[in-house]
Amino acid sequence: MNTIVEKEQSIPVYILSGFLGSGKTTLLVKLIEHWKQQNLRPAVVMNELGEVNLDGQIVDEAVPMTEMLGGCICCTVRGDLGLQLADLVQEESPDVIVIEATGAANPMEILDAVTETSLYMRLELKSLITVVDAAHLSGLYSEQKGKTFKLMQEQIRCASVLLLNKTDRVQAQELQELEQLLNKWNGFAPVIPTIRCEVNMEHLLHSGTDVHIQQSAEAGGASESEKAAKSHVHTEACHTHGCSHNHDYAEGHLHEQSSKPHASHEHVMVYTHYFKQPVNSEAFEQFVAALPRDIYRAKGILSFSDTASRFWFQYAYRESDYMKITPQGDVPNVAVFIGEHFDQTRIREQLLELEAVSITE
Ligand SMILES: Nc1nc2c(ncn2[C@@H]2O[C@H](COP(=O)(O)OP(=O)(O)OP(=O)(O)O)[C@@H](O)[C@H]2O)c(=O)[nH]1
Repeated sequence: MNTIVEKEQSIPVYILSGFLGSGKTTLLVKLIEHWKQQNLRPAVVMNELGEVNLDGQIVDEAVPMTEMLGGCICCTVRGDLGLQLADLVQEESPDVIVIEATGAANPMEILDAVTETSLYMRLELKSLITVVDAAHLSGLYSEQKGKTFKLMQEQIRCASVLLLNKTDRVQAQELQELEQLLNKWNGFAPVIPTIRCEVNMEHLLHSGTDVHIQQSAEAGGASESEKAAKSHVHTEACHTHGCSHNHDYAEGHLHEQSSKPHASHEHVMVYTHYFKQPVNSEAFEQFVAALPRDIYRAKGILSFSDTASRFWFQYAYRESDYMKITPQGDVPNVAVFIGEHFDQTRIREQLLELEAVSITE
């Protein structure tokens, strides 16, 4: 009897947003552990700009995962999200669903897609968690310009809860200023400072109820003040990216939909390199350390010519990280580079050169 009641309840959905490399996958792995400890069955929708789902490699193999690759969920693959959610629910009957957006996504679009789907499926959007890279935001804020800065600001404004992550990379005074800045940009979302997304998960999952208000409003249960609060959050968010859509959450209607891509991240480009040869680890590290500033994110799985193990490599806002990995399944040696209008040919040539050198080693 209990089981039937549970199945009829809505499945909670969490959206993870945040700029490229801010710590979304780090948080996702921790959330999954948390739910598993509670004997809950999570499912994941993962969206990657590149052609390969590298992040999927570090998520527990047993967790059902839908991959949406080669485009950003909020534009090119947006229409698919509803279908993916429907499939996941039907095939896996999860207790909870997490959607990890690409770091270039505008979360408002994902929020739209989820709420649309929840009109005909038992899904309940619980919160939109935006993970912020403290050091990166601090750097961009001091420059006060650029499309990346604007996109990061949009992601912050849309959040119902904010994880101010990578606080190990900023000074105490800077951290305080960043907290104030987040409060200024989004007065509704609680701000939780973290290192490696280390947070009390129950606290996080119950923080930020603005998105939830929208659901109550649809059910007709929200007070006028709650409706006003929700529409305020939404209106502000839309203004920041010049959104031409007219969504009215307080009334529970989506008046207009458009598949028009947003200008906010059209500037983001991706280069995926498939290695034909293993490269020298030190030469590769030097190459990564010298990556141009306009590449802000890179990740990959590599075999080096001088190491026995394979490595999971990451680069985010000038910090790189190498971790031994035994990939699940047949994974090629591949690296993905994401940035703004960078010279893809140059990156390709440099990597081919590294491959050529390692042959003659
Ligand atoms: N110094 C520092 N590094 C961190 C912290 N949290 C995560 N990282 C590192 O930052 C890098 C990016 O973390 P991810 O969790 O993969 O970031 P992401 O937001 O999922 O990245 P995309 O999916 O590419 O958008 C990894 O090398 C992490 O180990 C932190 O608090 N401090």
